[in-house]
Amino acid sequence: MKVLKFGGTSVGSVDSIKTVISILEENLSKGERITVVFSAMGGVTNRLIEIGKMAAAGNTEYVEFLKGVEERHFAVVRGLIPVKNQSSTFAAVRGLFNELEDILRGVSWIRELSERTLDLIMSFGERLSTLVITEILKSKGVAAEFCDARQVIRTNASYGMGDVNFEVTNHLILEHFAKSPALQCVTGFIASTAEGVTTTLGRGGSDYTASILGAALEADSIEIWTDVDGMMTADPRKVANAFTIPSISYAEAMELSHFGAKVIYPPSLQPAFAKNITLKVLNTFNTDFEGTYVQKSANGKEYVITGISSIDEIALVNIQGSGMIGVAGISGRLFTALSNNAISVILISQASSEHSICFSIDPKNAQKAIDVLEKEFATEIGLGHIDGISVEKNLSIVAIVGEGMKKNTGISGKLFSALGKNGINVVATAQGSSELNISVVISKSDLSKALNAIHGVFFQSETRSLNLFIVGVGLIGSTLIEQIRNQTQYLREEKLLNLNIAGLSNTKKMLLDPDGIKPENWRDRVMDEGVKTSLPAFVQRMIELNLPNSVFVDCTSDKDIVQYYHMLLDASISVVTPNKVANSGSYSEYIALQRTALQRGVKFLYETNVGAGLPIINTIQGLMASGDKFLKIEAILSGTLSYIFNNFGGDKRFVDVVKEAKAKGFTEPDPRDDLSGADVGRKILILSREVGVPLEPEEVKISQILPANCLAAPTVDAFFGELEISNAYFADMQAAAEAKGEKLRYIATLENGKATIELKTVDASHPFYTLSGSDNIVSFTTERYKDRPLVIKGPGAGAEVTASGVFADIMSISSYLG
Ligand SMILES: NC(=O)C1=CN([C@@H]2O[C@H](COP(=O)(O)OP(=O)(O)OC[C@H]3O[C@@H](n4cnc5c(N)ncnc54)[C@H](O)[C@@H]3O)[C@@H](O)[C@H]2O)C=CC1
Ligand SMILES: N[C@@H](CC=O)C(=O)O
Ligand code: NA
Repeated sequence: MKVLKFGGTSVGSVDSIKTVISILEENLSKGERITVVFSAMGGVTNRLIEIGKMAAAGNTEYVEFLKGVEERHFAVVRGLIPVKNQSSTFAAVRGLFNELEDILRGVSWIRELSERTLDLIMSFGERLSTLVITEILKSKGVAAEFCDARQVIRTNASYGMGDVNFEVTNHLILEHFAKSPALQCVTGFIASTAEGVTTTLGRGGSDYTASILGAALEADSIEIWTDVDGMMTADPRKVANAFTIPSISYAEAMELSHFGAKVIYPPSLQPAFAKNITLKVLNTFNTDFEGTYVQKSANGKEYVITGISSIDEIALVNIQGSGMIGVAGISGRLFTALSNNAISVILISQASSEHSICFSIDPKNAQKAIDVLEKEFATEIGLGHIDGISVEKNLSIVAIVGEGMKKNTGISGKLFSALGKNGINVVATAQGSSELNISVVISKSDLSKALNAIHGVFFQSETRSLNLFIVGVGLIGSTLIEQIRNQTQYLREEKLLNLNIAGLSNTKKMLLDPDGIKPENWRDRVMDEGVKTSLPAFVQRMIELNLPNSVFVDCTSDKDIVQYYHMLLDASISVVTPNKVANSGSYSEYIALQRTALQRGVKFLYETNVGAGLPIINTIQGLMASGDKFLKIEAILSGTLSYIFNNFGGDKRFVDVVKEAKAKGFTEPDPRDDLSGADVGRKILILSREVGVPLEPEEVKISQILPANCLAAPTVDAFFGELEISNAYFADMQAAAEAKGEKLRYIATLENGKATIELKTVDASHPFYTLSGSDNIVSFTTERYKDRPLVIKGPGAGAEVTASGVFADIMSISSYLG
């Protein structure tokens, strides 16, 4: 024997009722013994309440609203009952509306709507839907019978939420079912008192009806048919990756009942739980889907937690004072006072110092709670034993729930680290010794971010997301997006990682979209949907969006962007950049960024500042962290100059090789930065700082390779013009080196705390002699690498290698965020 309950959306339209009928027919064809409970058509209950209130206010427009409700039922009759059988059903429906119209007329005359009358008005919703569906079944030859639950479910006279008298109810149900062999179509939500006055069952109403029936009839299972795929791991409106929980225990279902998306209201299922009846939550609109099984104990658990629950809006009340320490009875009085005033407490936390107790409540009770407690503890407050009572609002609760947490270590660690790494402050926390639930109170503005971050770390086998905000889509930026595009499938399948480009900006337009900008069509989207670029607005919007695992990727050479790094790191957003500007400004600026990132527990990564994708900065950081000491750095750090000196000569003029380097994407946006030595100067400065030498920019000694006329060129075009006319100058330089059998190399050195950059010639015995293309080479002499230096060599400029270095930094953040 099985009880099926169909919710409002399941019986909300002609099409959905058709599906309901086919679900019932399938059960009957299998010879299942079933009982069915129906809710009112979706939206009807709320409409009836509204109509009742309008009538009580003397607003006669309710008549029109009522017509609308009637028409919805008529449409179902017309759509699903053969014409020859329609008239009797129309008459029955009309009969109910006549009755309802009389009641509403009465309400409108006396201008009063009591809870008792409202229950009666609401009861029409279920009576109408159930009546119509019963008639549809009958017209299809099913032996169906309308069962008005008011005949079998008894409550007291607590209108709006009747208290069920189970002894009488169970007896009435058994009696009724014993004498009625036909398929019973039962009205959900409604009941009556012993005197026959209509009542309703309150929250979870029709589920409660199904549960009461199932328990009384000792059903094998109860199926709750709704419009979602069962109970989800988190509120799917807030967590896009939430998925259906296949199996959940009664206790877990209870803990998850605070869900924003209220699929079922477990307290109302208590009668079924008490009889160990299996509950299935199924989707009328996706009948093939397995849904969620709710049982005494869940089986086949894949994850340590079962789900994440949240309450959007709570207030936290704090009461503290030295007079509370070691004094028995304070909490007793506190909670008694609250309970006497019907203030329900959601979460309680008290530190073992007993100096304070805090608890959370519905914010609408906040002022009342303060008044009640100030009165209760007036004496203690007067004597200074209690400092006072404070309240904090705009807070939310997030709770992880699951029986798998019992005696399993590391779970709260994982929870708090996910919050910490996303910069989410925990205001209060509570875990009961049942170990079924760990709750944290956080700022409401962090709720969605927290839910997503927590969901990501606990449901590992689902894909996690990193939200990227990329500013500057020139050569490196656009190559990075192309690389992301090519790796999307691999990362998703092999690394369970989704790189979501949530923001893009070029100098003209910017677009932020938390749902993601696809690497396939970003150009069109930024062009079509983008708004005028404003870096402050971009950063502000990013902080407001507050997405978990956010990363800002600066692919510009913007000189003023560093101020935003501070804001971002401060907001716990990691920064990845090939832009050298921030790290090559003042030393105090450099240190401040490092500190902020460290304090906020986020990453500031810039491997591509030196040697593009070559692992130079990471190598230094590894050696420094493990205690090595740097004695000397010797390096070729300009891909552009390397390329020029490797290719210039013979027929090729200097200016043409510079143009080639620019075309190949080796140069800075402004190639004068490369040829003037400024770029190498920034790089050796950054390396100095990384090895613990706190140099300022002006302390780097740069010797020029350019003649004065080139250096003075006011624009890039003029610069190329000057290079043309200076060809002899460079040709002579090159010829002199060649005559000695040597090569020109622009070498940066850091030794004894001094950084210098010089153009040198090296012979074939020198390790820097054999370079080609845009090769960089770095030689580290350290205490550990003293006799033979550690050498890193390879292409040190270019779109692909630089973008892949930026990509690698992004990936290292993804593994850090876990
Ligand atoms: N090209 C290379 O081999 C390497 C480049 N880098 C660095 O990578 C960065 C980017 O270089 P490329 O892509 O080659 O230069 P690029 O000039 O091709 O791209 C930079 C882009 O950023 C845009 N931009 C500048 N300021 C902006 C702002 N405030 N908002 C939005 N967009 C802005 C520019 O319009 C341009 O499209 C530079 O900082 C460079 O030093 C680092 C290592 C190697
Ligand atoms: N313009 C730079 C690019 C890398 O930082 C270079 O030529 O090395
Ligand atoms: Na590098």
